[in-house]
Amino acid sequence: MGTARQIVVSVSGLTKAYGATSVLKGVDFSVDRGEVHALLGGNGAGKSTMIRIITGSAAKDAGDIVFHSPSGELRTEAEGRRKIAVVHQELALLPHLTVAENIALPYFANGAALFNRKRAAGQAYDALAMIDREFAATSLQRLIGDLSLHEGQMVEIARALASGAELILLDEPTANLTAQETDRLFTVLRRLTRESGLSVVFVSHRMKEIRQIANVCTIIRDGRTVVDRAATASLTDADIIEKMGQTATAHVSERAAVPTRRALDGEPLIIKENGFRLELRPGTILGVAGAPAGPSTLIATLVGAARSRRWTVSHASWPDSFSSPRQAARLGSGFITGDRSHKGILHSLPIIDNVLASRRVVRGSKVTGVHEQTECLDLMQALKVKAASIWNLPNTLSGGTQQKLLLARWLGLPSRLLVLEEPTRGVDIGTKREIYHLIRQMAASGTVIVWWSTENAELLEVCDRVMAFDTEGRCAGVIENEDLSEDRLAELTGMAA
Ligand SMILES: Nc1ncnc2c1ncn2[C@@H]1O[C@H](COP(=O)(O)OP(=O)(O)OP(=O)(O)O)[C@@H](O)[C@H]1O
Repeated sequence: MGTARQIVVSVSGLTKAYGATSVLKGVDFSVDRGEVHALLGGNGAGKSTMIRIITGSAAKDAGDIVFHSPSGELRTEAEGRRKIAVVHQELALLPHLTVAENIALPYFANGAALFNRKRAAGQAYDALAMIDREFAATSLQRLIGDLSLHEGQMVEIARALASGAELILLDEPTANLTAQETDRLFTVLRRLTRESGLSVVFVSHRMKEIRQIANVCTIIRDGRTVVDRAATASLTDADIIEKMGQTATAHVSERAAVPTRRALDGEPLIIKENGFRLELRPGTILGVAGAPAGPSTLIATLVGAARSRRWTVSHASWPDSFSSPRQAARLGSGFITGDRSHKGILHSLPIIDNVLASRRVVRGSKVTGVHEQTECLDLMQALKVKAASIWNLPNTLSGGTQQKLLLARWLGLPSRLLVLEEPTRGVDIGTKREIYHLIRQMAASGTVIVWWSTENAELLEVCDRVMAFDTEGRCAGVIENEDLSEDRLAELTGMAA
């Protein structure tokens, strides 16, 4: 009560336009020492743009950014930025360097003269062990290029934690983390904010996590600050959704709006592993939960990318195994990768090619016809993708909007199976509801959906059955009906908090 604020950074009247598109229209934002501050807003609201400007990777048009030292003294922008670490939505690691070398990078950036291999390895171990001791013990000398997306995410977070930064900006950091890793990350953040006065800005669309970790929040809507430093506890979920301007979409009531779930006729898909057999009738939505090691081997088989024969998937009209992802797609097995940046988005091709990629593979077409432009616009409209032109590159879209491009690829494309890895990654609350609805509609038309997610609440909301993998990558069981609960999932995946 009445204690003076210790401001780390304050932003006022920030504006930014890309060409004719005005993205930030006068944003105010400030962060205090030792707080976890949730930065909230719908897809395309301007959160990442503001973060890029604060960290110096994009230039502002107008407005002020003021940094303070712990003693309250003013810092230059350059000095202030040296005390910031950022974890972007897309990983920023150097693939040809090792884990330890990547974690050491901020030391070079801050002017350290010599690279001391032993010291760097020690620091990298300490940082990684905060989140996963076993990974820390086995991975320091591995090349980043050999890591999975999930492992890369842990390295990126560890690098920020180890960088000695006074302010850490985390843009959707938990998207690829399991529930247990997220818990550990939150424990570390709470400790560092309490003990060393670290400040954290946390961008997320996961309401549960926001409430778990952030005591303060700011909401940006359409490039303007609509809530400035409110106590998170003082706002209900409905308040937050309303301030973000998503009331209409967030209330698409799944149960009411979704076609009635019923068993559909038709040949089932059969998934098998040594001694395990699961029959999936048309229209089933199967959730897959657990650390990625297990689900990834199953998913590779379902989409024609398997290197091992551990799993088989069979259907009356399919061969014993797919020879390639192209064959799988043509035979009706669709896939949305969780690795948006490396395996999903085609960065050098325009939005239209990104939206129509699967259709072209399935149909075997290569050239853009006029009818495709209409098709692309229809798909974008169905997912409310706003873009100045379908000929723009995808990097002119926000992260959540890029995710919608991946979803658009399979929307309305008749398929027997659709495999989804974390399909709502980075997608805002209103759009998530719409995506759940669209996926249910696809299931109602007979598609089997296999949905891997690290957000157990999402699996429980959408799926008929959930297949759980334990931390060793083994299938630990399939649960359904009244057995479906967060506790049961945590127990089977070995991730009870
Ligand atoms: N390089 C660019 N050129 C043109 N427009 C851009 C560029 N970068 C971002 N934008 C636009 O700026 C707006 C804000 O994007 P930004 O990434 O900041 O949103 P966000 O709030 O972080 O969204 P999300 O939750 O989806 O990550 C979007 O409409 C986006 O299309």
